[in-house]
Amino acid sequence: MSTEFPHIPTPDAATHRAAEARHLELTKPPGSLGRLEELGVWVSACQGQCPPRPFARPRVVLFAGDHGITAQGVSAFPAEVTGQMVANFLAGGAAVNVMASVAGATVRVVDLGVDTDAELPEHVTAHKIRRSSGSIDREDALTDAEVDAAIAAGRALADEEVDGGADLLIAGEMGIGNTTPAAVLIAALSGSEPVAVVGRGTGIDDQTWMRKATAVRDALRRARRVSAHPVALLRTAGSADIAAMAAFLAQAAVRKTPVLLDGVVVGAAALVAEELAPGASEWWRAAHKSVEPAHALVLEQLNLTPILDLDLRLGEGTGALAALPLLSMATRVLGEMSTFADAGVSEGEVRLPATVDVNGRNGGWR
Ligand SMILES: O=C(O)c1ccc[n+]([C@@H]2O[C@H](COP(=O)([O-])O)[C@@H](O)[C@H]2O)c1
Ligand SMILES: Cc1cc2nc[nH]c2cc1C
Repeated sequence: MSTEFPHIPTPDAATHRAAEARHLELTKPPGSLGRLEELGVWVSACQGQCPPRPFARPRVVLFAGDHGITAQGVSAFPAEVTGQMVANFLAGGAAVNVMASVAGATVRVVDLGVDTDAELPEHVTAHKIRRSSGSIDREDALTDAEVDAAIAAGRALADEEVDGGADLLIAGEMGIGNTTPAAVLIAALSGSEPVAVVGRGTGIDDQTWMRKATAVRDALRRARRVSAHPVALLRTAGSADIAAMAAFLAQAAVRKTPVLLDGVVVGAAALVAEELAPGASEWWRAAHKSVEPAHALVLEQLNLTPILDLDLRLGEGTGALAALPLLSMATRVLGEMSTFADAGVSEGEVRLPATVDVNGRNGGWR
């Protein structure tokens, strides 16, 4: 499979209009469910169906991989935690497992680049590219062949999930050190300086932060040369897991499947995905705003308003899972509420011109 993505269609405009019109018929003052209304309208437009169907198979794909930059001392945790957490995901003991269960989603764990000797099941390693990645402050993360294979893996994963019935996709990730390549990718694509993108990750102290800032500075010097070329950027400053995630997010759009985005690492992959497949972001909503400073740059650049702001910084898809019940509610409200006519409720006299935003917002949001 090539690294070229086809033209990305937009969610269906006629269905979008029908869903907005339906909201006006439902037994509530127009606009009174605030941003939940737009979320339901978006799901409807993605499905090309009004009223929208409730999600039948929300799915988390957890992209796991290690990062050579951890050798420079950029994380609060040792790299072996990535493989240990993969075992925890498979045993059902991680936050993502509990939160997915509460939200009605299922979880698939995929090892793209975990640096472990542990024997993992074939269904976990089937898309494995390599162990860890190059230390991006001094060498490329991946070879040309590896980045192409990682992109093919991400596309195949999205195809497999959509073909398997997934109607809402979430990319989660696990990888000690991965907030460093995420910061570099975001800085390269937003034209930001290292200090604006280097955060505390897993909870690093000031000395570790200084080492991380140096690593980001050096990696960014290498990354800026290729920032106009998304595949080369992933090869230079990404990793197998981030490259696969970017392709997964782009392919979800190709397959007209809505996506809830998680935190800063998924955000970095999303920024690259929008370069790989312009317009893909129309198929995504930002579930939350991570405490990592670079995440705000992602949301601004993609023009996405986060649903939640809960000071999360875990990853694993947990922020997306926290927002999933709200997205499900937004979908079912639009599908299942009674209309004024059906319920025999009198309509009011709210006749606002389309340009007036009764909720006091300035312009549209998504
Ligand atoms: O999703 C986020 O915004 C987020 C913010 C900080 C840390 N993380 C998670 O923490 C790990 C990376 O942190 P670090 O400090 O090792 O680079 C990785 O497994 C991520 O899933 C995730
Ligand atoms: C324990 C642990 C769990 C995680 N899940 C995602 N990133 C993580 C980082 C650590 C350190």
